[in-house]
Amino acid sequence: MTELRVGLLGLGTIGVGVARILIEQKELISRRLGKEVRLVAAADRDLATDRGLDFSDIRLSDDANDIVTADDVDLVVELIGGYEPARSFVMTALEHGKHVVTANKALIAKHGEELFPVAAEKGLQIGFEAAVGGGIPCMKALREGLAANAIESVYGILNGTCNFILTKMENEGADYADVLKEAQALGYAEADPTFDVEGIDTAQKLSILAAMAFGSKIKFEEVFTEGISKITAADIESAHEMGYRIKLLGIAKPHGAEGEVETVEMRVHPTLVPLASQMAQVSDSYNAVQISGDFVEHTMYFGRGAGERPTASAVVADIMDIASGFPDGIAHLAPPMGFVQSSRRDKPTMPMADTECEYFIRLMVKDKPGVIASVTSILADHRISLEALIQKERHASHNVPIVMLTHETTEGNLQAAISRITGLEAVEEDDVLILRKESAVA
Ligand SMILES: NC(=O)C1=CN([C@@H]2O[C@H](COP(=O)(O)OP(=O)(O)OC[C@H]3O[C@@H](n4cnc5c(N)ncnc54)[C@H](OP(=O)(O)O)[C@@H]3O)[C@@H](O)[C@H]2O)C=CC1
Ligand SMILES: N[C@@H](CCO)C(=O)O
Repeated sequence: MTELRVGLLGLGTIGVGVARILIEQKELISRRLGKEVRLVAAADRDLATDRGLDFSDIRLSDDANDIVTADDVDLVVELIGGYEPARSFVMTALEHGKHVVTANKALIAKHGEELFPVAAEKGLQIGFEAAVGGGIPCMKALREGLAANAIESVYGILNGTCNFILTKMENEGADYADVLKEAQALGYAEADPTFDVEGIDTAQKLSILAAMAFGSKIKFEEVFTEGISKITAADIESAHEMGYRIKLLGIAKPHGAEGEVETVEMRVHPTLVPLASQMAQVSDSYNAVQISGDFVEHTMYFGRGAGERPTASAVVADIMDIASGFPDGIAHLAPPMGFVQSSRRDKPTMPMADTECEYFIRLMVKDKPGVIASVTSILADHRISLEALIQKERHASHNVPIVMLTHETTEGNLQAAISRITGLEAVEEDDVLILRKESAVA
């Protein structure tokens, strides 16, 4: 029986999950493929820790270079994470004629545009299903299942750690820092959890999804990015009172005349979604991706967005896809980014100031007459009309929280108004929260 030989880099949370599936589901995999997928070698800096798996038939090394250059490895699975040395290992693997599978969104977002052409030139595949949406096969759905559509929008809860934190803060009144520690202990968080809570991980995933959706280049550094670290339990409650739940969303939309993609809007921020929407029901470490196409209309994909088993499931699905065309060819697989490499275009990112939204604004103001009138008069100057305004109970500091919901305006206009408002003597300049609202989520 034909055999695909796999070399694994990294025996951490996901690496162990992948090894477990390749060992425990060996028979199922070969029955599905009519081929064998065999884990032949694995590398990690730490070979002393017992991973609870039988590695007696597998060559172990503390040097990943042994695997990426090995003659007996056909496919390298990169699960060490981060930019370097992951980029160098993957490049070396490609140069040595090996297919690559990775769950590393940081790597794909930052270096994908360098790696894909090398793979294409050598007739090799790079699989990265697990890099976005954990166990949800959303990349495959976008690349293959929706291939007949021009994509009109992508909305996603793309970070399991943040969704876990927001859910626990809302349902259990849990403290932000405690829940983050729990997410780390469960293996959801990145090695540096700032990537999760400050929205960077979501921006990396969104930039990959957007490029795949619109046939553009990956521009992760241009994604407008805000995380959840400033959200308080009181903000979650205020949003709820107004009929919304706060979710960290990645949002991507194409803009242009007559179906031409001229600019790409990409933003990541805590977002108010209607309580009755499906997106609002996505809790815990689950992710959801809503992709809308011109023929199919709305589609939605849901599942665990982080953790050993779901993520390893997506990694092994990529290995099996590549194995199914191995060794004769890979022509049956769509190109990794869903468009042939030569047809992918370098589209500018829409300036954030031009994007349009409805806004939730939370201010802390001094409890004295005329303050609310001054704030609303500035909003009126900028032609920003209010849908709701709530004055909350006075804090011990004698400051009063005010929460406002606006109708649609541009980000540039909103920011101009906010800078005048925070210049008012009665407004606490450093205690302002702006959230964006999306009613279009399913
Ligand atoms: N955890 C999750 O839920 C998900 C993770 N991912 C992605 O999967 C990848 C792996 O994540 P995860 O398993 O959680 O990470 P871990 O930190 O648990 O595992 C990484 C492993 O690689 C080892 N390693 C690091 N550098 C080297 C090196 N140069 N040579 C050999 N081994 C090395 C680490 O050793 P050491 O501990 O000594 O650093 C560690 O054992 C990341 O890109 C992550 O973003 C994607 C989806 C979900
Ligand atoms: N840290 C990431 C892992 C999955 O990509 C998350 O929490 O979503």
